[in-house]
Amino acid sequence: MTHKVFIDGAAGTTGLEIAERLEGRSEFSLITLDDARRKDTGARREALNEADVAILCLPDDAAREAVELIDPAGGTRVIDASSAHRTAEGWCYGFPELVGAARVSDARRVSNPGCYPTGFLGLIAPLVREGLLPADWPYTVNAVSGYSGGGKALIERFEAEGAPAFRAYGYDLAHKHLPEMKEHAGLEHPVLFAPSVVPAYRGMIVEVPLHLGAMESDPHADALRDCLAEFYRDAPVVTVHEKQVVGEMLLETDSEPSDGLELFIFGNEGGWNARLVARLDNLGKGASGAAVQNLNLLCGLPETAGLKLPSA
Ligand SMILES: NC(=O)C1=CN([C@@H]2O[C@H](COP(=O)(O)OP(=O)(O)OC[C@H]3O[C@@H](n4cnc5c(N)ncnc54)[C@H](OP(=O)(O)O)[C@@H]3O)[C@@H](O)[C@H]2O)C=CC1
Ligand SMILES: CC(=O)N[C@@H](CCC(=O)OP(=O)(O)O)C(=O)O
Repeated sequence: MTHKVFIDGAAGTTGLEIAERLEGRSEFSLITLDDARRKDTGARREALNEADVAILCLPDDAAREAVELIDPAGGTRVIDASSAHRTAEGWCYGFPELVGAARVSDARRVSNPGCYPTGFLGLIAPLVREGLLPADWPYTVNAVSGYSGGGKALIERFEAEGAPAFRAYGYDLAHKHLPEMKEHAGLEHPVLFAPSVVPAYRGMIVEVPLHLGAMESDPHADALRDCLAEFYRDAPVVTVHEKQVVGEMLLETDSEPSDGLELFIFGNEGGWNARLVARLDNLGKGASGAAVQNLNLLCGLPETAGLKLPSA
């Protein structure tokens, strides 16, 4: 069976990488709109309703509009890469390792997680769920992203002459990723989030520093690592690294695309302080790779088909 897929926003950063991952996959046929019609509402309505799966790679408002263009009684299923529906009623949060692959497979509306939340939730959600970390802790997240994370506009800015060497942002303390981090980790308070961008095209490091010794549960860093290793034992996309000390954690300026999610727990000698670190490609598990993983699940195909994983 061939599944008809329409990528709305196919000319954008996320859309292009999804199409690249689907190249040569005979299970799918892509519905495409030429440049003159790709923003034409009528043409998009037709393509959206003809598709078995529509993947929305659009700004939030355009993604909401796309959903309205789809006949709810029709057969089109949706994967939304934008942040429009990540905490919305009736949408499945497309993080199969956390919500269960079966729930994604059965869903008609799937919201792809944000790139930073993928790192944060990958680390924190299982530990809160298993009771090792408190739900009412005031979590802090420090993160650095490659500039493709900001789509075409930020790519242009970082590839122009006089581009910044470093950009910290989010100083309104109201980043659009806060609601999904809180909700899908099951937290009582919004996290304090400090994102930044460096002149590397892709890649991101998301870090949660924790004073474990100040928690009532007083967990040891090694226990957190063991818990994550067990939680992700059968997850082909997630690697929980063994106990180690690294001198540094790097983002390369020209990394190859990767759809994996790497998790590290670094603890001090006594284990009462820890730095929980996720490393991923914002365009891989942070966007396009996650969309393809979810597409595979919706279509009843092997979860990692077409993904760029070290062992694949
Ligand atoms: N980049 C990343 O790492 C990640 C992105 N996302 C999310 O994915 C979505 C897409 O992001 P990204 O690919 O980076 O953004 P881009 O700006 O690179 O691409 C967005 C695309 O959508 C097109 N577009 C805008 N409005 C419409 C419309 N009304 N109808 C049809 N097409 C339209 C744009 O057209 P034009 O080319 O003319 O501007 C552009 O090609 C966003 O919601 C983003 O937040 C999620 C996770 C990570
Ligand atoms: C570097 C950069 O600008 N990143 C984007 C997030 C990219 C992403 O995850 O997209 P969603 O917002 O759709 O989740 C930002 O902080 O707004």
